[in-house]
Amino acid sequence: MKLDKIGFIGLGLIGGSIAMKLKELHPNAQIIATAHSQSTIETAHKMGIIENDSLLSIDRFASCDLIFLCAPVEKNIEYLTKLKPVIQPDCIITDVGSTKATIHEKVNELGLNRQFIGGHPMTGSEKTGIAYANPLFLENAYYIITPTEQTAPVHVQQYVEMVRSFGSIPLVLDSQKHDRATAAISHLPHMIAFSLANFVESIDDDDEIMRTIAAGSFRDMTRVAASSPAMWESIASTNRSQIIRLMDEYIAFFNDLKEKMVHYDAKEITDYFENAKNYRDSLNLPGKPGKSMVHEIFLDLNDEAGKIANIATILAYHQVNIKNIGIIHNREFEEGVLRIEFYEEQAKERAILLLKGHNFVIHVR
Ligand SMILES: NC(=O)C1=CN([C@@H]2O[C@H](COP(=O)(O)OP(=O)(O)OC[C@H]3O[C@@H](n4cnc5c(N)ncnc54)[C@H](O)[C@@H]3O)[C@@H](O)[C@H]2O)C=CC1
Ligand SMILES: O=C(O)C(=O)Cc1ccc(O)cc1
Repeated sequence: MKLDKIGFIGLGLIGGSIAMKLKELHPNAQIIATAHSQSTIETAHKMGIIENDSLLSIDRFASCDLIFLCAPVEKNIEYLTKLKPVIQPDCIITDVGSTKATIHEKVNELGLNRQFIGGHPMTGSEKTGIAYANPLFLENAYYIITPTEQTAPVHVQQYVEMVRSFGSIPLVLDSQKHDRATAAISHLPHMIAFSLANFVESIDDDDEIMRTIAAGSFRDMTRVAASSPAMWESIASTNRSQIIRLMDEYIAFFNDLKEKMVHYDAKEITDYFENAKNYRDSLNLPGKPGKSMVHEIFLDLNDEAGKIANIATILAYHQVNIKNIGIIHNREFEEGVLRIEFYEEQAKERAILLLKGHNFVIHVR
């Protein structure tokens, strides 16, 4: 798989993050992109990520070695039809869409099986657009790869290596298994968040007391309800049956909890919460593949100007070298969390002591 010329169709949070990482890893590669709006392309061009400074027609992707489809899922699917008559026989098309079975069906229908490898980085956030793109998103995240039955094994291997070079953890799955798993750990939680946000809005008083005092748990539970409606409509539409099936199961499960509340047995309720706590805590246990290679900490950051410079100065003064530093807008913590990565575990431990000494709140996963 050559990487001399790489094309992006859609260049927002995810496409932008991957393009930035590829530019960092392959500074001589020619990267071109098109998107929905001219301003996205201008921004990416000014950032030095892509060659072109205006929107491109599809024929401009003819000589690409690799094309990333990074628009909402159904748009990605539409682009397959447009790309088929344009691309070279050795071009590989990949995507980053959150659902996989529907795009694989289209690939099959168009006879593009040899040239398609599905991809899904299990990272990101509720934010949209290139302004929030950050190659750090890819680090240490699972990156699911869904080859077709006709993808050449050598291409799968090269794709796996590329994903590793992003700092991500490759995981090869078939598209059906992917959609079942992501329906449970991503699509259902988003449905719950959308409905919870709408539910509380619908029962709030005229003086909006609930909206006013909404804090911790409500904000945590509904963070992803702030995600792009267009992107999520496309995900809902292309994994509808799996999501509906899980919604049915979940409603029954939730009803079961309601029954426990009606009959109320303190021990039974405590056990229920205990089991949930144990499962949630287990998500953070160390020893995930690749995890031990990354020496990172996360800090709560408020909006105070100069905080990052302050942290960098403390560490530099004590000769603790930083490998990577950046704001991360995703899953685990609420807002404006700073991620700092170190070259070795010792440096990380020393940084924790130093920064705690300066009253910073540190999180370690
Ligand atoms: N947001 C997230 O955390 C994650 C999203 N994904 C998937 O990545 C894909 C992109 O999502 P984000 O980057 O978050 O969205 P985004 O909204 O930040 O970016 C979408 C990009 O697609 C472009 N676009 C929209 N319609 C287009 C069209 N007709 N032609 C060309 N470009 C078009 C937009 O201009 C924008 O550049 C989606 O398929 C989504 O399912 C995958 C993993 C995580
Ligand atoms: O913001 C979050 O917590 C997310 O869950 C982001 C996300 C959205 C869509 C995906 O397919 C994968 C990850």
